[in-house]
Amino acid sequence: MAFLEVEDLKVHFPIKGGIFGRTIDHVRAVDGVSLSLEKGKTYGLVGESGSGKTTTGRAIIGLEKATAGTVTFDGQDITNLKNKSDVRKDVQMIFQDPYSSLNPKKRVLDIVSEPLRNYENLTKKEERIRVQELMELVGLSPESILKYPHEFSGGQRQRIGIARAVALKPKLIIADEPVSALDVSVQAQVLNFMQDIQEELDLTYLFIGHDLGVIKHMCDNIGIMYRGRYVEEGSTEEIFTNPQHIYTKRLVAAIPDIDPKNREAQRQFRQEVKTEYEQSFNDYFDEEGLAYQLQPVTETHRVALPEKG
Ligand SMILES: Nc1ncnc2c1ncn2[C@@H]1O[C@H](COP(=O)(O)OP(=O)(O)OP(=O)(O)O)[C@@H](O)[C@H]1O
Repeated sequence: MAFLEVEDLKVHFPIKGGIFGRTIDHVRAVDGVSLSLEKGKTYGLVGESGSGKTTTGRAIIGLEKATAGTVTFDGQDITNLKNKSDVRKDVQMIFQDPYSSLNPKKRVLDIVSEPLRNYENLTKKEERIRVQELMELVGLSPESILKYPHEFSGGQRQRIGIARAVALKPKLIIADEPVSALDVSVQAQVLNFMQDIQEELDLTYLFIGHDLGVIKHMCDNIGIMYRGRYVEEGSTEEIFTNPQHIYTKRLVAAIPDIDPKNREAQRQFRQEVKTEYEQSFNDYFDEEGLAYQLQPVTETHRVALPEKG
């Protein structure tokens, strides 16, 4: 069994709404996702906005209740665990927006030591030393522990978010679009840094993103999501050299290739993909299924549904 094994995960949210003339009572945010992630590797979840990536990550860590399916982590079934504290220590999340995920009223010392306070019984002095060490690990000065989030750049703030995530020496990190809110010039720095600490701290990553260029750089395997389901899964090499599903082909075709030698081949590939898309895309998705995966204008509730018998 792999380090993280997700089997047929479903997360359905109750809603009241209508679409295509149907009345629906739930949205299938995640509708049958399975994945295996080996220790020390990086698995990418890709898809457009609303495809269910974040909900998948949140359900794995227990922030969202699974309607059906199982999540096994390090040999332990962690699906809908009542006592989440063990998992929370070993599985941490890095969030998309370093601007909003750090409390602006708190100093870095308090932000980064929060998980330590929840799980470890350290004296104030030990805590301070640990946070200073973590600052050094993420390439910030030990003195920066007394500053507030607004005193840092976007890339530095994401480093603080990473310091908080690794404070308890987790085994798995779910990184939810960790660089999409950053300038392109800073993205590469943060990604390379994440790769460096992956080795140093023996981390396994579930990396959520919509930018295939970033995913290619980071991941060993990739699952492509579309409206709550996988359309394709494979090694990064397979997905990029031989995409099968038209949706994947569109994503791959949209990556700019700056090498002038490839320009003509890329133009041709784009044209082929466009034609195939126009001819066949709707064949892949039936209206009945889609009605539950699109997000209509509705009233929503933040509780996941148990699966109907
Ligand atoms: N608590 C909730 N109640 C109702 N619907 C929800 C809830 N959370 C998510 N959804 C819906 O589930 C679907 C999947 O959302 P999710 O955030 O997982 O997608 P995503 O692929 O991560 O998108 P993004 O890239 O924009 O973050 C969307 O249609 C979303 O509106």
